[in-house]
Amino acid sequence: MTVADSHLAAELDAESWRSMPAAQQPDWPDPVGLRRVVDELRAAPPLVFPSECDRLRSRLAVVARGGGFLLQGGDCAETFDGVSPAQVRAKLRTLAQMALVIGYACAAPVVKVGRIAGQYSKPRSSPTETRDGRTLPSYRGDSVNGPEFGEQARTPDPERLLRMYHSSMATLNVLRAFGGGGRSDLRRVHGWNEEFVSASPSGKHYQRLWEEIGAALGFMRSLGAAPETVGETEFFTSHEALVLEYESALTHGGGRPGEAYDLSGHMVWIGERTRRIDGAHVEFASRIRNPIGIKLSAAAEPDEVLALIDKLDPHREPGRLTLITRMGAQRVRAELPALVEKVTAAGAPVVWVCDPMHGNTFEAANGYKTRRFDDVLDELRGFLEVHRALGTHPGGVHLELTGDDVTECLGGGDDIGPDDLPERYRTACDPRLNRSQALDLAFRLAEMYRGA
Ligand SMILES: O=C[C@H](O)[C@H](O)COP(=O)(O)O
Ligand SMILES: C=C(OP(=O)(O)O)C(=O)O
Ligand SMILES: [Mn+2]
Repeated sequence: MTVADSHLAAELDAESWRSMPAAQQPDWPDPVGLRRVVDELRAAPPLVFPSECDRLRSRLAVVARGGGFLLQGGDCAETFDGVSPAQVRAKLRTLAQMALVIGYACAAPVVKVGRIAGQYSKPRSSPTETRDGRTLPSYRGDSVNGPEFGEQARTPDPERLLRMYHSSMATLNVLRAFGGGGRSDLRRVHGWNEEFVSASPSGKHYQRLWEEIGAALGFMRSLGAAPETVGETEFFTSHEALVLEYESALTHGGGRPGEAYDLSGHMVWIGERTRRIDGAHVEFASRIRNPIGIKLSAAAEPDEVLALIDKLDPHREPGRLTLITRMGAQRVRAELPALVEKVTAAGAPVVWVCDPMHGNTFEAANGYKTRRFDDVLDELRGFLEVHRALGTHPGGVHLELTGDDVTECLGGGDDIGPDDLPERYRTACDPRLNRSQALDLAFRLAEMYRGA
């Protein structure tokens, strides 16, 4: 077989999901239009490259072995309107600032992965939404339909998949530029943290830690041994692999013979609502070489998770699988231990990550979907306690956050209350930590790591 033949064979193999039930897919009313778009995407250049996915897998392997930390974060749902250089840079800046603080506290490399450049599709609790007696399809993310409550906006439009591709490409361009050429070197990032420490009400509490980090950076520089202080910052991309027509159109043979990669992003994850062992999403993920995440709620049975591990990581390869638990502050201490014990006993070298957002969502009395900053912190604390007690590595956090000053989550340094939510509630789906809440969380996490 030639190399081209073997790549084609891998691509065909990655189509096996088509014979399985696929949850949460849009009802495309125009199958011919969809076909045309998929063909166009299939012929388009990849957004990322197999070697980059492999590099992320090797970085995550270090985390799986206990020698690093994964910081994964970004919007719940990216929007086409949100693809401005300023907004993208604000997110990356926030991630870089958080990574510096967390990395200092863990004394280990922080792998930075955005929910970015592809996070445009949303699974929903209900396929329809009813307002004033009128029922329409739910908003499923900008990749599928529009958020406005109208017949036309809510009709799935395959042309949107092309916009998703182009928006992801534009975002990646900003990301690659931001990561290179010293734009995010650590001295600069440390300077941005000073703004938070001196200006935010909660920041003042972290003055000492901030000074320590500054001293450490000065020391590193004096040794002349710190390429990251002047050079490149490595950012990776990730999103939920939800709309399978899109993901599979961007899946290509690559790497070694017979291997396929989903080149729409470096890492993809399978959501809580689509992780059925015999479902199309798991089947699709089993045929690609990218690092894979799986979201797990408190309802996840350990045996179910073991079956997912067997299917997605039969060779027990460190860095391949990241288990993202999102159990809720109320349940994490009771439900996580059994899961961690069983997975560990099965010899699976997974990265354990805490998503302290999705198990703590509720509707405020004024109708806004929100989360309490204190619940988010409490779930994180519970996650660390459980892993410490079991001697396993709490490998990372997965957050919904933005670099902007939104009012979507309650509490934090500015003590956002329910009445403040309407002020700047901008999310297209779930409530995100704003910039100051995200930095606050990074400093708190650093304190927790250091046992303060
Ligand atoms: O981001 C996660 C889910 O898509 C979201 O929480 C679902 O929201 P819904 O319950 O409003 O459909
Ligand atoms: C849909 C999401 O999460 P989950 O699958 O955990 O509900 C999400 O991360 O936005
Ligand atoms: Mn979400």
